[in-house]
Amino acid sequence: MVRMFRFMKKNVIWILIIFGLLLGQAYCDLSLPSYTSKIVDTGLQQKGVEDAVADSFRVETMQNLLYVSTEKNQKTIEDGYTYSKKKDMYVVKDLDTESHDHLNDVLSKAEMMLYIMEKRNIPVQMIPQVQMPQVRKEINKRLKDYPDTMITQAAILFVQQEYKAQGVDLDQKQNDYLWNTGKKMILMAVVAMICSILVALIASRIAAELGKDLRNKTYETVLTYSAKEMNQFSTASLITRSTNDIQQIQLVMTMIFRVVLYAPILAIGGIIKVQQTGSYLSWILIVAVGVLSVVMVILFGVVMPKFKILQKLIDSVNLISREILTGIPVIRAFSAEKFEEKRFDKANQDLTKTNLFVNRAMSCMMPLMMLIMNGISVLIVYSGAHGIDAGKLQVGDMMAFIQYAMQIIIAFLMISTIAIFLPRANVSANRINEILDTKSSIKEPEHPQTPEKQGKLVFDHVSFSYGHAKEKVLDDINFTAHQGDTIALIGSTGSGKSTLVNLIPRFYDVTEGSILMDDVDIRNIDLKTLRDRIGFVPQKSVLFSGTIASNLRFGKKDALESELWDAIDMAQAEDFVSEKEHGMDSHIAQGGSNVSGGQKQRLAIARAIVKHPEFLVFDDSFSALDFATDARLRKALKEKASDVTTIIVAQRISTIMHADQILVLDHGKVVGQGTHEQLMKTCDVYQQIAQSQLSQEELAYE
Ligand SMILES: Nc1ncnc2c1ncn2[C@@H]1O[C@H](COP(=O)(O)OP(=O)(O)OP(=O)(O)O)[C@@H](O)[C@H]1O
Repeated sequence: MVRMFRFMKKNVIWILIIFGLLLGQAYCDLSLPSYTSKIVDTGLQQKGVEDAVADSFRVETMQNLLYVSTEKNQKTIEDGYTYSKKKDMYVVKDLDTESHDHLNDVLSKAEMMLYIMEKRNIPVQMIPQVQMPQVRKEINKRLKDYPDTMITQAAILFVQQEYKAQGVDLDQKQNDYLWNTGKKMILMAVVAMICSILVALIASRIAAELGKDLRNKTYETVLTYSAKEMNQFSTASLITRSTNDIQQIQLVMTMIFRVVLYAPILAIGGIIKVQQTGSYLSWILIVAVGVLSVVMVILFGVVMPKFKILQKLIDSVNLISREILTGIPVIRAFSAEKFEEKRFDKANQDLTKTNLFVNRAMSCMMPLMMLIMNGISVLIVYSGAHGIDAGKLQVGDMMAFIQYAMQIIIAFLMISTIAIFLPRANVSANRINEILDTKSSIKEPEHPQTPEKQGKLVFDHVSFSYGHAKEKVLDDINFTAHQGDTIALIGSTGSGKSTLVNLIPRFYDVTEGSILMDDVDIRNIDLKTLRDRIGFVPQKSVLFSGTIASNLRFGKKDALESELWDAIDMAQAEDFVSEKEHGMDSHIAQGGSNVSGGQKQRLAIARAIVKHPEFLVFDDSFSALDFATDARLRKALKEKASDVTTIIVAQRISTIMHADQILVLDHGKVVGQGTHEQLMKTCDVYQQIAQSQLSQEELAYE
């Protein structure tokens, strides 16, 4: 999966922007619980009074505060306030955070002392100044046993009383505070939402682009494959890989940007925030994270191996459905519908079973996580309530703690959700990498040569075996074709005829010996040059969707219409092309399914001729032609393409009996080589084929 990031180098800036936006989103999301805490603690409980630093103190209150404070603290208080003649009060100065916090500490203690004295009806000024240090010492000693929150609360009650005495409308102050905090909360939520939307937009864009690049890259790679690699991966698997697998990677990439990057930021941020609120509850989080981890490890241990199997099963469903869909006519003809249905059903059932297992296991995850989440909430409320009772914690802080805990758990949930997809995407990424890493066994020459066109083809002791098979499919083949020659290959099925012609355009490379084109080993000729010189008509004619003209121009984009008609004429396809309503522009359906087998063969032959190649290779390309058409076609070839060296694979002797040289293949070996007349005299195999085939009727067309 990591390798997939290689394809995103060009999007580094966007990825950094995503990271920045996620930091922004996390900042906003994590600040929301502290606002909740402020609304509950300061807004509702403290009537909008934030701390001991009141906006103003009456002169008398200021005197009392100074009276109970040490000299050092008196200085701090005096530095923090300035006397306003207009109001006849001491007004707080604009302080930086540090000075404000220090002033808050100093005032908290002084206000707490005054608050206690007031409650006990002890007039402050009645205590002689000399006794003050002793009183302070006494109170400080007692305060040690009280938690900080108690001191703060007492100070806040003192400030509230002070405001009341000043005639400040506390309800209004409370409302203002609630509104202001609420507005900040809304702002944070909106910013978080905007960040999240932007991340989603950018992430989908990057992922879609990655999908596009991967599809292009796999497609490009597959196009370079030789027949060997095509055999290695089945077509169905290649299709699954370039659709379903890339889709998986794309999906997970979006999630990586939206979730995988975000979850740790949220979790770490949450942990930091938790430390700032009620760290004595942290053990609950450790328990939660531990339980979550155990649940996840067990679940993934069970499910993970199934993901690999799942992808393979998708492959096999694709394989079977492709085979069935392309073979429908044969299935019908053999009434094999029931059998094929069963075959598909089995593959489908296997896929469904594994899918169900994985999904069922995964669907347990959500309720389990919810259970853990709710259990944690209960635990926090239970322990938090004790803390509140003991004055160690405020209600708002506990609420914030619950929210932070939830955020941390949600971060885990996010990671666990992505963990469902990650292994699948990993399998998919490996399958894509497999394609990208597989290099064609047909290598371009390092120092390509471009031989002068002479129409000469030599097979020099050529042997060939497929893959790692020891058995030779072709064994020591030797022949030389000169310009304009027609070399024919005949032999029983499986004797190696198609294999032999497939070696000429280097669909496979010879295992032993060499093939020379115009006196240069074809492995030393640039592949494009080599294939440009050959007009290849495969055993199974393939046409592409488009028009007749677009198919004919496949090998020569700029072929003139007259050239196309010439080729059509030579391929004996003129009748049926001109009979069509749109002639050359008639539509050809996918795979050439709207023309007959013989018409398809003739168009495939015409396509090869349009190229004006140096060599024409017909791999059993006349099989669907009737005898008369076959004869006319060969006659036309002889007349109009007399300088083209032709290699013909055929089943019918009538097709090849006039060839300059006939090779009779049997089990990959040449068992007869010569002209028809020579072979009729010398080669048993040839004689047998000839006697079984040649009738007066066929010969009549020759
Ligand atoms: N892709 C392949 N992998 C492995 N073996 C193969 C492959 N293609 C063909 N063969 C084997 O090679 C041998 C020669 O096959 P080839 O298709 O060349 O015969 P052929 O003479 O053209 O037969 P036909 O007249 O039926 O087309 C056969 O035994 C076949 O099973």
